[in-house]
Amino acid sequence: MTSPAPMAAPQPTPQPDPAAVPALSIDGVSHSYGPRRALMDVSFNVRPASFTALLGLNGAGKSTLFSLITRLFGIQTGRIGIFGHDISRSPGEALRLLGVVFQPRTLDLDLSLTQNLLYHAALHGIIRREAAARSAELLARIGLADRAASKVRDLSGGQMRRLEIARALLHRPRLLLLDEPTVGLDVKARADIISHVRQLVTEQGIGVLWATHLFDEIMASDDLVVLHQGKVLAQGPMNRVITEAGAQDVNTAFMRLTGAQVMPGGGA
Ligand SMILES: Nc1ncnc2c1ncn2[C@@H]1O[C@H](COP(=O)(O)OP(=O)(O)OP(=O)(O)O)[C@@H](O)[C@H]1O
Repeated sequence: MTSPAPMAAPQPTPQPDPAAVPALSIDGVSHSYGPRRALMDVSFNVRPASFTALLGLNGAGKSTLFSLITRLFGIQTGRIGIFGHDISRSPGEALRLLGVVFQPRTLDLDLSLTQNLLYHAALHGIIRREAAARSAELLARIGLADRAASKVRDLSGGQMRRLEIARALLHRPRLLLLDEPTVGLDVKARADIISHVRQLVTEQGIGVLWATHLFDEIMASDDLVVLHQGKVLAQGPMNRVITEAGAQDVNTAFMRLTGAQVMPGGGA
């Protein structure tokens, strides 16, 4: 008599590797303002705990893309996911993981720093005591603890930007979008903001999408997406984008890819 074949042990269901789920996935996104096409079949990912620079000239489509990711505009074509949550189908889960710093300033100038933060925390449903603790912690982190009760109107431009970043972090997002956050700031304030955001990536594992037209804000370790006239012309690790464009530096790569003239002073 032959003994029955041993039963195969049940195999565990493979679980997706959390690190493999992009912080942000943009998939085939197009957008038009009436007859004007602002984005054409745009696709790219932002990895968790990475800094991705979205490089483009004025009018490239960066703000339009941010408006779609934040659901200010409805998606016409394509799909956007935040840590695997489709922003159209599961907006609550998706937006909970997202922090945003828009290009125009959106602080209330006549409220104090703390009041601005508490107001925003309330919008996110964070209870008052927790909101006060997080606000104090974030103000200390951006070096403005001693200004907590000052009116925002009395801050410098760089301090206001730091406060906006703190506000965007109050609900502890895992993905942070910043739309040209250093525009109008002096060299020192720019450097402070860039280094603060880079620390968020390395120390807290936040995925960052940083829209800019300034080459000197991008580092060799960054991921780069070159957006031009609504189309992605190149994407990947910065060094690869430069090599594939047959260039030695990001300025020349950008010029070759877009045919644009690079402005003196390191800006596209
Ligand atoms: N509300 C609108 N109505 C019509 N066209 C628009 C509107 N907003 C943007 N556009 C057009 O869409 C294109 C992309 O603009 P967008 O503002 O997204 O670019 P950007 O890269 O953010 O540039 P900037 O840095 O100057 O804001 C441009 O041609 C712009 O003129």
